[in-house]
Amino acid sequence: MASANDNRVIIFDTTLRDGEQSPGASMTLDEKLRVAHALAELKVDVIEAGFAIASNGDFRSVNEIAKQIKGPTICSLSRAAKGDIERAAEALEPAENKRIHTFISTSPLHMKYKLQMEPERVLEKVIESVTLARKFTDDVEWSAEDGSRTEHDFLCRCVEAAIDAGATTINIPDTVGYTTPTEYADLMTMLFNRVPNIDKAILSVHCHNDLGMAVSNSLAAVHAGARQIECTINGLGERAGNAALEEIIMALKTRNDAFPYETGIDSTKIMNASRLVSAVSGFVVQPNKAIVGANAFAHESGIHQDGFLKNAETYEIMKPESIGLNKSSLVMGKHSGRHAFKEKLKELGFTELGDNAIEDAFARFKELADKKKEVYDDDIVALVDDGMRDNEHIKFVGLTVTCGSRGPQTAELELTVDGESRTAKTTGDGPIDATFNAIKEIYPHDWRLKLYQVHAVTEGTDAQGTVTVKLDGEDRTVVGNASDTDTVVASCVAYVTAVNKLIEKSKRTAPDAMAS
Ligand SMILES: CC(=O)SCCNC(=O)CCNC(=O)[C@H](O)C(C)(C)COP(=O)(O)OP(=O)(O)OC[C@H]1O[C@@H](n2cnc3c(N)ncnc32)[C@H](O)[C@@H]1OP(=O)(O)O
Ligand SMILES: CC(C)C(=O)C(=O)O
Repeated sequence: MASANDNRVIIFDTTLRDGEQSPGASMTLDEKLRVAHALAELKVDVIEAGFAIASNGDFRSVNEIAKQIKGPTICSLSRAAKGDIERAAEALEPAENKRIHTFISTSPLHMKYKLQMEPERVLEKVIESVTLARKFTDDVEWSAEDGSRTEHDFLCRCVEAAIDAGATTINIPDTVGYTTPTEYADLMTMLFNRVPNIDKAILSVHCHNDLGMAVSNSLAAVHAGARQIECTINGLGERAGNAALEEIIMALKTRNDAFPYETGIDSTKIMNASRLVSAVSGFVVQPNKAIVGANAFAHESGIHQDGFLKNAETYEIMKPESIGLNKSSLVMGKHSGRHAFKEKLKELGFTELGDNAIEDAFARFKELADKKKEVYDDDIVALVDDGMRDNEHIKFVGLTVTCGSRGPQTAELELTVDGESRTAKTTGDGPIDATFNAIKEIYPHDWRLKLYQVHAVTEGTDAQGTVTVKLDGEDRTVVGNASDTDTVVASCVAYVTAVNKLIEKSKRTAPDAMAS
């Protein structure tokens, strides 16, 4: 067992218990098992698999995890109640290593209003619950719910009694996310100084994020001697959540000079666990979330991109590989500069462009970036292809569509093909299909539509729609983009643009093979 003198910090993951308490984050048995496997791969020390008494479903999840997951200790939560503890013990029975986690509130507010118990009765409950739990396992954790708002004298008495009754881990939760780093560290120091048998247990912390200080509070407590941190993937948990496991681990790893502690975690499995928890809980990770947010390793500003390309450490304090990401990303947008643009062109296979072509494409890229939030790779391919286009064979003249639920959807289209006006009136499965059929009637071809995508560029009902059309030619795929407040017109022009590119390509490679 680690002691306060060791540098090893135990990572107790409670994604499947406190994390699941987030309104709307309930997980099925199968989902919990997948998360438990991911946590085992991450090499957490303890998995709090649920609250066995809560429901038959929770019992089954704890029980299945206890059967299937090897490596971490499996834990179930229980109130200071006989039925809870016995149910937890039953669910945990098949586990290789099992822990019963029993808790009761110790703060004046919780004891008076919630439990409606006198402090002396609470103290008796502490002793009874830990004693009973020890009948089922040597590994018993006791928590003082609302510990950070508990009177110190009473907290010391409860902690001492819990250890005497056999608790091997003592957890002091900041249940409502109220404490501060200094105050919480002082609380740990106070316990080390005043509880005579404190060296017989590991001191643990469980911090909520109501004031955004869960990770800082946890780390401050470790500085003061706590050696177990309770945390969750993506910071999932009651209200504003718990301390985020990924933030704790990467803080310990990246700033090991400031936090000279070790864990058993394989940080390269963080991204995998984060994506899985997000998918099964339905809680999307905010893009700017530390460590696992989509932007945590992405750069859009030209000055940052330039620095990053010269030396990644200029703007990255961690390597993406250290959390299991392949690489950082350069996001192209209106803040990007020429260095990043050239790098992107290289990545997209445009290796032979001259300086003028690059400058020209960069100017058009900036124009587009002013209209769109993000410029995708396909947009850049289209920009460069546009610049290489020397002749527009087909030009858009006008379009009328009828659509709605009542009649056939039709398109009446006029295009010019090499200067000559041509019209078609066609039907289709919706106005877009009818329009594309009209283009095919005016300019027959076998090229296949590979992608059709509409992006709203601006907000509101008069939003500009940008349409991307990808057409597969015989030996080349081209992209056509167009914007218009009328999405059907934008679709038509985007398709015509792609057709023009394929005509131009086929003309360059085999002038006689052109469709007419
Ligand atoms: C800080 C935390 O995260 S604590 C964990 C919170 N998680 C959960 O509550 C999720 C699972 N909970 C549940 O499924 C249910 O609340 C159950 C099954 C535990 C209990 O359900 P019910 O019997 O219907 O009681 P209910 O939830 O309405 O009320 C809780 C009761 O437990 C008592 N209680 C609360 N904590 C404790 C405790 N640690 N030890 C003993 N009793 C407790 C309350 O005082 C209340 O008792 P009362 O019925 O005599 O007034
Ligand atoms: C039961 C305890 C550990 C808890 O979840 C809390 O106090 O937040």
